Amino acid sequence: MADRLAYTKGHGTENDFVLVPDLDGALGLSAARAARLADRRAGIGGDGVIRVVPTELADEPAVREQAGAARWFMDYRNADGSAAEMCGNGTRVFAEYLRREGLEDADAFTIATRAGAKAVRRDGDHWSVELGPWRLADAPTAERDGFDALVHVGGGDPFSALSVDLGNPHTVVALPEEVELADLDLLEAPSVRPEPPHGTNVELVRPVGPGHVVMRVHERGVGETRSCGTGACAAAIATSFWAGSLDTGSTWLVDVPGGRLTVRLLPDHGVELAGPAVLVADGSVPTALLPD
Ligand SMILES: N[C@@H](CCC[C@H](N)C(=O)O)C(=O)O
Repeated sequence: MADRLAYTKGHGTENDFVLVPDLDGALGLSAARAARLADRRAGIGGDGVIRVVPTELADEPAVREQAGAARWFMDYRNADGSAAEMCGNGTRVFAEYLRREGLEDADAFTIATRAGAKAVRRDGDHWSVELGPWRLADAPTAERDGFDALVHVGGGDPFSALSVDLGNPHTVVALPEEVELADLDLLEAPSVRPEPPHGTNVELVRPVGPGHVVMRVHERGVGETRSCGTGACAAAIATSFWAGSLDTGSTWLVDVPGGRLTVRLLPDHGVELAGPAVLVADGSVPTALLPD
């Protein structure tokens, strides 16, 4: 085994990741090792860890099936080491890394993820990614009532919410007018009822103008983060749904603490996320400091 583990640190609207190249699939990545790399004190620090591995060498058969469409698999782990199906901001940072390293040389290509193959496209210093199809997790209830969940944040009164599936789970809260977004306490995970079987990411959303929302997010497996790409898509979808106009072609600006994302609703439950991707540092860690 090598003495040192190479990594690259990157972020998308300050949702930050440790990328670990595993170009021959020999490294693997245990949950304990991912959690240590993401640790902001004892490790490198990040909201997530992304292993860069050839799709044909992925552990999961459903991922290996994408090998015909996508050469590289984004093996995404949350900061607590748990595997997640999808990370919207992560896809852009992953794409930027593949380009910089010469692992892909086109401006548009497809990457493999646990939520299926996703098309990415470079546009200057931004990347866009098609993250659909999305679906309402409890469509019959949502279509009847507009909401399908209740969310308690910091012990206050519950807020009505809508569950949106983007490959990974989201619960979007429609904040009442009198509640200040900045005042909400997201140190503890919001409690969601009915309890989602595999946990959820919770978005707190406030419209600020036509096609424009601000959002804070508590991510499953992480805590409050400064951005969440799939969360931004869920916020745009839920806000459109509540307004009664899931217009395809409509564009949403989603402001998060770490910057601004753009979301476009597409036909057939498609949704496109666009935003920056920045690679900030390269380095290596002695493997002796990392759990196996
Ligand atoms: N930050 C990501 C989402 C990462 C995964 C999430 N915490 C989960 O467990 O589903 C994004 O940009 O989408």
